[in-house]
Amino acid sequence: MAAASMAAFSGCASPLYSTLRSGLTSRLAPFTLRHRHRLRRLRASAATLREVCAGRVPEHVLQRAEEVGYVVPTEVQEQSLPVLLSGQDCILHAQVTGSGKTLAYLLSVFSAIDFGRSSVQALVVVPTRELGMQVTKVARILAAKACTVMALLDGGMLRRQKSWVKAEPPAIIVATVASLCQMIEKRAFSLQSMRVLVIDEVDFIFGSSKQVSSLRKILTSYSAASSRQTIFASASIPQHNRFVHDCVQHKWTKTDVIHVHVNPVQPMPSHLLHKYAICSKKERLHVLLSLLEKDAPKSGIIFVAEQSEKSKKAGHPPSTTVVVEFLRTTYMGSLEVLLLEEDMNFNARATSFTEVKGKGFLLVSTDIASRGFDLPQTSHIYNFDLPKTATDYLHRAGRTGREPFSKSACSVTTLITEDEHFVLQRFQNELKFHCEELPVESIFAFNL
Ligand SMILES: Nc1ncnc2c1ncn2[C@@H]1O[C@H](COP(=O)(O)OP(=O)(O)OP(=O)(O)O)[C@@H](O)[C@H]1O
Repeated sequence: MAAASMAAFSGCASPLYSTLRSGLTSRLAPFTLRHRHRLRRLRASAATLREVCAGRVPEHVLQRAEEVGYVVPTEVQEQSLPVLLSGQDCILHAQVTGSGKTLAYLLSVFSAIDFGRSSVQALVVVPTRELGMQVTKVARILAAKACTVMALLDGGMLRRQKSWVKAEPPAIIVATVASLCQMIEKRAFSLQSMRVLVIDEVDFIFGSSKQVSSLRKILTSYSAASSRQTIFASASIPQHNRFVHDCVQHKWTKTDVIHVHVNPVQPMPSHLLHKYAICSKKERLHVLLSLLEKDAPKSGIIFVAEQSEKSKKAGHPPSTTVVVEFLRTTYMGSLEVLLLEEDMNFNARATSFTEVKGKGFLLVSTDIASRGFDLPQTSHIYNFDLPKTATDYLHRAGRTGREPFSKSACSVTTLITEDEHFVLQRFQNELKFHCEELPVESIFAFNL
């Protein structure tokens, strides 16, 4: 298999980069230490985003990118863009969240599409409506009306969109899996002219029993890997070597797919402070309230476990509702308490998401907000319930510290019972971060 891992690839306006761009990517596989040293030196000279994309991404897109503040590439962009812009299939695996994967794959999309053509040329598949809204917004900003970007998202007005997409096919579609398949099956449009297929949060979609079979169809039945560039993106791809193998085996990608693996050693953003407090389940709401008063976050997200089927059957309210109601009656700060969970209807979800964007908030949410949500004003994360896995911890924690070039401290605080301590310890070992204990007395003492 010719799939190559490129953990240490970087450097752009260089002869090596030109080689890449001219399509001779088979040279990438035998990456030597000498190359790495050379590339590290090149990186020190810090090419701008414009330099990295020169000749590949249209000038008007680069200009828009600069206008919105995308001038210097993040590490992920620096490492992945040479591969992406060469048209190579790519597994964009940036172990740190908030590292700028969206811009990296969108620039690749803009480099591949023909702006004068009226057909669907790029498709970005996302797991949730909210992430879809975000990606669409960034794509529209960069496109600046030079091409159409359509969002086909769960809860959208699919019937009306079906007529639009038929009358005037957009160049770029951002879609959730179910809505997309519905439209394709109704023959609203075809993917014959598709040049780029991006699957964002790929591990999440493959892990979702509701989405996985449709995703397989998108990858192999509705279009062929040989006729498109395929890009998979995520901060977490468990068993990534196996995944690279599967991509080739199942023809999701071409055989020379490149695995760009950034920050394999340090998955957690380095400027996050991790803390935990041990308390009983009964004390948890009061500890949370005291923490909010002590921390005075700019904005915060409080992650709560999804309600179990057993609890639903027993007629109990979901924990999200309990936390929201408690905070709405006791929290005296200036932030607005908002709720976001999967079971809410799409209008209510849209309202919460839009409100969150505008002002200071305390968003109480299930893991639905843990993937891809980009709310840079989030200074604090609270795990009211311990996440189920280390990967879930990584994605929840990654909702803060999302300004790539800012090192301002952001914090993640997890509330656990005595019995859960070893689980948190396991997450720390797996993700290689340190979590400091915050004695509950010190939290309560602050409010005396
Ligand atoms: N080159 C850049 N310069 C400045 N800001 C950037 C740049 N690239 C991305 N950003 C900003 O960084 C933030 C995080 O980017 P993005 O949402 O793409 O991260 P991500 O890698 O997809 O994260 P996650 O894995 O958590 O979904 C966004 O607010 C984005 O606007």
